[in-house]
Amino acid sequence: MPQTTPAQTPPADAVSAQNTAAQNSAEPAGVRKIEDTVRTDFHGAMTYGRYLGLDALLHAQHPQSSPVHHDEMLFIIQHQTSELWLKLVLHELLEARRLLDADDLGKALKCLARVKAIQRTLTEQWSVLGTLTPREYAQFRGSLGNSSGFQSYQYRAVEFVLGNKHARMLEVFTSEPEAYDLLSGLLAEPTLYDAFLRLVARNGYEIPADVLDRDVTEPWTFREELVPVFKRIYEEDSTPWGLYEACEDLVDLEDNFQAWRFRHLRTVQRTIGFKRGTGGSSGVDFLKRALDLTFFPELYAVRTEIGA
Ligand code: HEM
Ligand SMILES: N[C@@H](CC(=O)c1ccccc1NC=O)C(=O)O
Repeated sequence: MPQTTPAQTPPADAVSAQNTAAQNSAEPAGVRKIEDTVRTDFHGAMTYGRYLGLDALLHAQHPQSSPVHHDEMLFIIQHQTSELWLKLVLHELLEARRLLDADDLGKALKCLARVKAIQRTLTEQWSVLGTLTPREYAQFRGSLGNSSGFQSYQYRAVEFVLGNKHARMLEVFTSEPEAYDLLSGLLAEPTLYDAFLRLVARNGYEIPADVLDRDVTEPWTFREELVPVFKRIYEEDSTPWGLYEACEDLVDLEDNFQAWRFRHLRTVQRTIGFKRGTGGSSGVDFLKRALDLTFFPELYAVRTEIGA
């Protein structure tokens, strides 16, 4: 004989509380009453959708495959969300640079903390694209033509602000005036690291003059003379805490950037193997070489010099 469990009887005070709630509500049990003060008529008023521009945002997904491949939506949204976060990364990095110029180190560090959190989100987001199988991608890859992430101007802008300047990258954007103007502007401006080193100099540390007035259109290259400066910052008890923290934030920023590059590389490898990229590069091999790029080499070199 199967055992039957006797029905649980709720305590009397719980029953009466439920009855009272039901009497006060016009909604059936299990339905949350919309409170009378909640506004529901939004003709001519600011709304959630209008404030956020959802009309444009949610109608900006245009799969190119025909018939439309189910998984192309994932591919598009993964890129669009990445671009939105990159927009905020750039916004925060430029503000951090402005605050460093204004000697407001504390507020600059706040911006960098936000950038670091976004980078972690961007890197974790690769796990969503990791659900796209090689075959699924192959089924709509042909619809992408020669488009490629290599043409992401916001990614390039972030690289420029962090010091990986590359004038020839502008060639990719001659047909996109907004992107071209942004990148040519950033190419000619000091990087976040330039702004930081100038602040360090204003704090009394010896930074060579030709570092401070270098040609900022050039990519950053290793400067040996900065290593002892960072050694002092790391080792002296008298170092202003903000300077030490800023150095560590820059290291975090570079580590996070490399983690993103690595996840991209591994996602590409598991999805297209060693095929050439749609943008024309060798693919995985080309992306591997990006892992050799470094933004703040002296902040890594100083580790070799630090003793007990
Ligand atoms: C299945 C997904 C993906 C594949 C197979 C892929 C593949 C590639 C390849 C082969 C390249 C080298 C350039 C080329 O020849 O096309 C590249 C570059 C790039 N991709 Fe992707 N990618 C994928 C997803 C993404 C996503 C989601 C983003 C996010 C924005 C992205 C951003 C970039 C960027 C910024 C570059 C330039 C990197 C550099 O210059 O070092 N990719 N991708
Ligand atoms: N380069 C990729 C294509 C690709 O991933 C892509 C194409 C259009 C828009 C964004 C892309 N993402 C990153 O490169 C490929 O070779 O499959």
